[in-house]
Amino acid sequence: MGRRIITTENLEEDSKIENHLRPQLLQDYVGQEKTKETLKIYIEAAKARNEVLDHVLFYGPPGLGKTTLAGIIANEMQVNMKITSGPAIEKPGEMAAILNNLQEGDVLFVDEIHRLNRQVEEVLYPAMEDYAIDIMIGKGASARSIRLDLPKFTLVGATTRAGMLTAPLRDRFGVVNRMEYYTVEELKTIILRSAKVLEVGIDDRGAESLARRSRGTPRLANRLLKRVRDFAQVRFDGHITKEVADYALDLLDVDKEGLDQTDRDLLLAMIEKFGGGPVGLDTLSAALGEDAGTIEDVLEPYLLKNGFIQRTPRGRVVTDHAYRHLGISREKDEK
Ligand SMILES: Nc1ncnc2c1ncn2[C@@H]1O[C@H](COP(=O)(O)OP(=O)(O)OP(=O)(O)O)[C@@H](O)[C@H]1O
Ligand SMILES: [Mg+2]
Repeated sequence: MGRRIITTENLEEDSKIENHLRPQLLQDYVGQEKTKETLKIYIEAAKARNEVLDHVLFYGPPGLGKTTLAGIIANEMQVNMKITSGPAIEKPGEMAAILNNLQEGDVLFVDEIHRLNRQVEEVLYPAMEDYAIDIMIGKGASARSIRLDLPKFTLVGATTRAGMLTAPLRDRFGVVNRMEYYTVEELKTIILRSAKVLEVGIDDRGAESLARRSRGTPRLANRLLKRVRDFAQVRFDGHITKEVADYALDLLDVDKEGLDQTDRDLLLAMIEKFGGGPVGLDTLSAALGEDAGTIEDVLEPYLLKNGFIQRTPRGRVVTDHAYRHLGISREKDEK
């Protein structure tokens, strides 16, 4: 896949502004009302009882604010956060060392937690359940395991692929939250807040236009804001109006429903090569030369949510809405 501006993955250019734009407290975090409400209650209860917070899992598409929420939990609990990720830890001993170095109450954030390997994951079981790790001493017949107590801590896990978590791991999270796409209103609020932080002038309709094209995703909203700011500075008077936003986003190839060329290519392939479907994920993956997991977790959720495609038992189908959006008429007799 070529570099797409609309990609929800974390790009190098994002990390520069992301930390700057991340809300630090629950009250500044826009949207995800259900998740926020639950967390608020658990955090208050844990603090009142002077206990550590139960382990928390966030799952959902990239860029919806999982990492941000992990940081907020640590801030609200007034503890430190250690950050690691599934693919970064190769050996059980590395995980044991990380756990052993935590302070009482700390948040351990494990990003991409579905990518932990089996042995490393097994270290987490007693750690999460009993705040302990089992260490093997000696070899052969004289080998025995001793149990080492750990400080009490909160594991916050994030994954884009909840389906790939093993049951024993998933079951050890007391709080499981699904991240939802944001509404245009919520994105607008985020954009206006980010614009203030970045000291960019933007009016209400400019923010709304950006919000509509942000694929329900705060990371994209911030990225588009940054790109459009450049256009506003170079081609206009620096202020982002609807006219400026639309002009820039058209040039950037992000359409009115937030689809970019990659989304349209996916829909077009389904229409042109498979008569609009049904087509299976693997077939589609082969036809597009795109990883099936990426199609399923990154491209499809937004298209499904907004009614461009549907899942049926026989595979994916392109909807009438998508045909209309692309300006293609459906050839009924082909099916
Ligand atoms: N609710 C929110 N309110 C304001 N800004 C937000 C919110 N959620 C996310 N953001 C912004 O979006 C950016 C991306 O969020 P974050 O890194 O938390 O996403 P993520 O879900 O962890 O993504 P990934 O799955 O790629 O790790 C952050 O810079 C943050 O500023
Ligand atoms: Mg993240």
